[in-house]
Amino acid sequence: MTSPDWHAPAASGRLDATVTLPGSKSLTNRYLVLAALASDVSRLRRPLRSRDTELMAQALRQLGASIDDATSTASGSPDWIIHPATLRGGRPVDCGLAGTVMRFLPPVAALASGPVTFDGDEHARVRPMAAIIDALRDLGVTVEDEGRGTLPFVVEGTGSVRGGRVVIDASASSQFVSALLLAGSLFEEGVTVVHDGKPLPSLPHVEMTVETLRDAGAAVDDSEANTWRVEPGELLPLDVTVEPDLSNAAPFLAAALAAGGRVSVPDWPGHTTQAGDMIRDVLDRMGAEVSLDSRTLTVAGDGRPSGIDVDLHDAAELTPVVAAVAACADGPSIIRGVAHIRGHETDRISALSRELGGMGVEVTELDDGLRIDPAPLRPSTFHTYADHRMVMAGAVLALRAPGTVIEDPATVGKTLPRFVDLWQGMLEASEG
Ligand SMILES: O=C(O)C1=C[C@@H](OP(=O)(O)O)[C@@H](O)[C@H](O)C1
Ligand SMILES: C=C(OP(=O)(O)O)C(=O)O
Repeated sequence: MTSPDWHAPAASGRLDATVTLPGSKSLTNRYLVLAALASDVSRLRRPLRSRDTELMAQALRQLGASIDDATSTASGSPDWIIHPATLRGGRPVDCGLAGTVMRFLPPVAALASGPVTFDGDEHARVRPMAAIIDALRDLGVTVEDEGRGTLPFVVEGTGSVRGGRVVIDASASSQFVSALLLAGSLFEEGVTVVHDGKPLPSLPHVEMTVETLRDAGAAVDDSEANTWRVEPGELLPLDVTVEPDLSNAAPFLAAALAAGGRVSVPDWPGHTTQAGDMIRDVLDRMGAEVSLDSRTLTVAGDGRPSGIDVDLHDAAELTPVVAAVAACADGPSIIRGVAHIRGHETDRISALSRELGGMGVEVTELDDGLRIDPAPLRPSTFHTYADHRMVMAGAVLALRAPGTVIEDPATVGKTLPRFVDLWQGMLEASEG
């Protein structure tokens, strides 16, 4: 079932707003997994509450953990208290469309006693999974997938995993590496993951996995390129505050450049492994003034972005928003290094090409990205393909194309259920 169309607002003047973003999806879901595997109770402060993180919490409950709300003093949203328990099988896991759930949890399920069935949305059933299924088999786990290499499948948990060295091709998603590392310290021999294939995408996300594992006391060796070693040992409980989601900040910051004006995002982390941090550099190169002052990031622009030739291999999830800004630019742009986003929530290269094309922009699909030749934008019905970041990209474009209608805006709830409210709030504050 899809949600009613959204008549996304056009900018009526310069933007002038401060937007506070909820927590990072990638951090929230890593902390949830580590907390469910830890030796004692953990507390997650300011976790993201969205479809992907609720699915992760629910899946971990299915595997035996208790995850409850606790009143937070510091933020509007409740903290999460995670009580680990002996992992049990027998109950299915719904992955929705969350890459982090479908990739991170099969190795956890292998540690449970009993079979665990994994399935998800229709769009999830075509996302690449073979690398993790094959890796688990190499590590001694039985997985029944009827030869599909995709969802649905059953992990036959036996309560323990031998572990050891495994060679995988993770060029379709960095999440395959992260998945094996997150559970690896509870494998009898720990785990050594070797990536062998085309360059690994979204590398900061693997660095995030390594850093969060170390926060939980794991011994991780990442000193050699494309090889990661997690020693066997217990994971310690966590008490952590989740950073704001910087990839979800991207459309708001991009708006300042695309429409002209200023947008600030508070609580920008001084040190982060979030790939979304790269939006600062990208918008700067597209002509924005970017400043970080007392942990508030401000982007100011004149509504005339410059074209860019950019490799987003490390921060592929920024592609839809960067493509939207590029469509408003004063010259052509090329986005490279993102071949694997054809396997994200939807085939993002083809979806962007079709939807930007529908607004009059000339788009050429490349093997590993997009070439974008801007033209005056005309309003359209912007289709979103169950992809939260297509909603965000459409909203940026609508600023410059009065009359744009965004189809199924609620799909943005995958990572930012309050997106439409925050977006309208940004425009209302600017009129202010
Ligand atoms: O581990 C993670 O939290 C993520 C890794 C990346 O996946 P890919 O490596 O498949 O791009 C990223 O795009 C995704 O949004 C989140
Ligand atoms: C690729 C993304 O998500 P997932 O975690 O489902 O892979 C994304 O958020 O852009």
